[in-house]
Amino acid sequence: MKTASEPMSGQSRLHRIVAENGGIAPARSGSVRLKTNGLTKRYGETLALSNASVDFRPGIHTILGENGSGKSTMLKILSGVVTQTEGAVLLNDSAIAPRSPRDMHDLGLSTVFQEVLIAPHRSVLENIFLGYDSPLKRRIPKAKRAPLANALLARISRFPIPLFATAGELPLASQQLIVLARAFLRLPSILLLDEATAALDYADRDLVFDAIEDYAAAGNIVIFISHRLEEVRRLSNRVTVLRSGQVVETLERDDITAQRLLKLMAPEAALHVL
Ligand SMILES: Nc1ncnc2c1ncn2[C@@H]1O[C@H](COP(=O)(O)OP(=O)(O)OP(=O)(O)O)[C@@H](O)[C@H]1O
Repeated sequence: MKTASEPMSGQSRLHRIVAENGGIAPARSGSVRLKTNGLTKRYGETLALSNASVDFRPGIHTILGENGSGKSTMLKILSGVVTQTEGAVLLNDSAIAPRSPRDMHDLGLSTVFQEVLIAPHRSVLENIFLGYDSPLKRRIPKAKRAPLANALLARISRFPIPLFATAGELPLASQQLIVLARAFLRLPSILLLDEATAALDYADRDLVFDAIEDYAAAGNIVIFISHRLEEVRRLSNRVTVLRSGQVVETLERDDITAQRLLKLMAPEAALHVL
């Protein structure tokens, strides 16, 4: 049986796909580290996140919690979409203060949000390269884009997705794969996935999980949010459980069981179920 192994340094298949198709793999220096120190976020009276400190290392790190426990808030802060009220985010031991998702891309972080963020009137190909070019230089020549996009999609989709179709006219599952391909294209050292496989069927989800596992094993951090315990147990090198905006505990892979997770997430409910 395949299990999530501890990450090793190396190249993922996605890195090879991008390199072999004329794309650019960002330069790396050593192993990536991401830390939150006492992150707090208030929305008026609501304390969405309270003094949350988490140490993320290469591998798949899941954030688990009931609805409203603060998972998306943490991910939005890490993505540069929302600014924390207090606390710090440290990337390789330096505090970062991103003002936009673009700043985050430049730092090597890419996010796939819960909402499938597609430009509905643009083609699949345009959607995959959306936001990829900096204003001053195009990084991949036009002629090389279609083969690269096809190769990325083939890694995560069982069926071909037509590159020149209008993205908004495709099924939601295809749109989710397009958004994932957009994130993979950037080869981020930190990939943030917020329920990013929710619209996929099991077979496609398996392909995406395989890509994610391989990507994390190559020394990248994948921060994964999911409600599904079986996914969490299969994929996670470690799990941080949030409850009412607070970090309850971080479990290492060998300590992850459905019972423990349930107990940490919702102790009252676990009393009735277990
Ligand atoms: N923009 C906002 N304005 C006001 N309150 C918010 C806002 N965003 C989140 N909240 C509140 O902050 C708390 C944490 O929400 P968050 O979305 O981070 O939880 P979550 O664990 O991701 O939940 P879900 O699983 O439902 O996505 C909730 O009480 C939520 O209602």
